[in-house]
Amino acid sequence: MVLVWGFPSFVSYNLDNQDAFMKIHRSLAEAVVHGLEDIFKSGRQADKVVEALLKSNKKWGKRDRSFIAEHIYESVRWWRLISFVADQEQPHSRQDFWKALQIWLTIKPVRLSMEQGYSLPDWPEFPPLDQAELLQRYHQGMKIRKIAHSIPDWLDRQGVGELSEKWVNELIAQNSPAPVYLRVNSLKTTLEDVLQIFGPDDALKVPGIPSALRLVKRQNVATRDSFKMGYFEIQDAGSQLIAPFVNPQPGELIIDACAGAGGKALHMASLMGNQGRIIAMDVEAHKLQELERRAKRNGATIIESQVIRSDRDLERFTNKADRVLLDVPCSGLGVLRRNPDAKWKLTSDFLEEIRKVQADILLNYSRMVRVGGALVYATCSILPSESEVQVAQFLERAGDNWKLVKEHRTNPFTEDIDGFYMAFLERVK
Ligand SMILES: C[S@@+](CC[C@H](N)C(=O)[O-])C[C@H]1O[C@@H](n2cnc3c(N)ncnc32)[C@H](O)[C@@H]1O
Repeated sequence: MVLVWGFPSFVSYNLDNQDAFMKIHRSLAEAVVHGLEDIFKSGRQADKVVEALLKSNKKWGKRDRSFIAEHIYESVRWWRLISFVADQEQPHSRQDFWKALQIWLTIKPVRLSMEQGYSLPDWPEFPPLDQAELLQRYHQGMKIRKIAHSIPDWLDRQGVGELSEKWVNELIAQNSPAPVYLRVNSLKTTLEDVLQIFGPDDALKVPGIPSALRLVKRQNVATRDSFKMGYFEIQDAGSQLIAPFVNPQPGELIIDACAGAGGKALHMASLMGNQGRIIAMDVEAHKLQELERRAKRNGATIIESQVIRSDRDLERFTNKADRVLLDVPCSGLGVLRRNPDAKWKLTSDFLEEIRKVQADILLNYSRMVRVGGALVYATCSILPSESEVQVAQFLERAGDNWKLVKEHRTNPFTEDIDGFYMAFLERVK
C-alpha cells in the first residue's frame, strides 16, 4: 500500500465500493467523460452536473448511478494527480478527458491496493498505455504534497502559510468523501422516530450532536415521504452545531443576516419551538425563495425573509436584535469534500476579496445587536484568516463594546464532519 503523505486508502475511498471493480459499460464511461468536460471546460458545478446526468437516463440502475457519481467526484478530487500522471496540464479535447478517466481507472486500484483492477475495454478512446511508466509517474507524484493531495500551488502555499503542519491533515480530510447527515426537525418529529423510519442498520446517532443522524449508506433521501413531510433536512453534522451555538431562546428576535437557503434559520426555528421571530436576510433573493419553500415543508412559521437591497434594510434593526448570526460568505475550504470542484475554481484574488466582504459584514451588521445581545460569526473555512483573525480584527476596531465569549472549530480530520468555525460575542455597551 502506498502511504506517502500518510493517506491510507480508508481515508480516501469508500471501501463499500470495491464491488465497483467491474466491467465498464460504454454509456457509463461516456457519462463520466461528459461530466468532466462540463465541469472543467464549461465551469459548471460538479453536483449540478452529476444531478443532471443521473436524471438523463432512467434506465441506469443503482450501481450505474453510483459508478457515474463516484467516478466524476473522484476524478475532480484527484484531478491534479491524474493530470500529473497523464502528463497533460490543461485538457482540451474530448480525447484528453477520456485519457483522464483511463488514468484514474488505472491508478485507483493501485491506491486501494487491490489485486485486481478494472478490466479496461478495448475502445479507441482507451489506447494501450505503458503501465509501468504510468505507475512510475504516480509514485513520483505521491512524493510531492500538492500533487499527492491534488491542490493548486497557490492554495498549498496559503494553507501551509496559515496552518503549517496541520495543513496536511486538513487536506486528507477534505479529500475524503463526505457521509450523508440528516438534521431531524423537532417541529415535526423526534430523532427516535426518524431512526425508526430508516432502521438502526441504515442510520446512526452522532455522539454530541443530538439533532443529527448519519446514514450508513449513501442514498437519495429527497424522494422519501418523510423528507417531503419535513421530518428531516440534509445537513452536515458540523453545520448542525452552529444554531445551538447561537443558543436562540423562544420569544427572541433573531437575525440570520446571511441566511442563504436557510439551513441554520430552519434549525433555529426548531430550537425556538416556533416562538419568537427570525429575520432571514440575504443579498440573493432566489436563495430566500428556496428558504421559504423549505420553511413551509419544515412547519417553521416564525421566519420572515428580507432581501438586502440597501443599508436601510439593515438600519431598521439597529440595536434591536437579541442575537445576530453572521454565517458569512467564505472560501468554502471547510466543505471541499462536498464540493471538490471548488478548489479548482477558487483564486487568491477571490480569497482576498471575500475577506474584505467578511470584515465589512462584521462591522456593519453587528450594529443590529442590542446592548446585552449576542453575535455569532461563522464560516465554513479552515483558514484562520477568514475566521479567528477576522474576529480579532473586529474586536480591535470595535473597541470595548464587545466581548469574545467563546470560539469553536470543528475538526474534519478526527470528527468526520465539515470544517466550521464559530465565535460567540456579547455586546457589552
Ligand atoms: C455560507 S452562505 C450561508 C448559508 C446559510 N446560512 C445556510 O445555513 O444555509 C453565505 C451567504 O451569504 C450571502 N451573502 C453574500 N454577501 C452578503 C452580504 N453582503 N450580506 C448578506 N448576505 C450576503 C450569500 O448569498 C450566501 O447565501
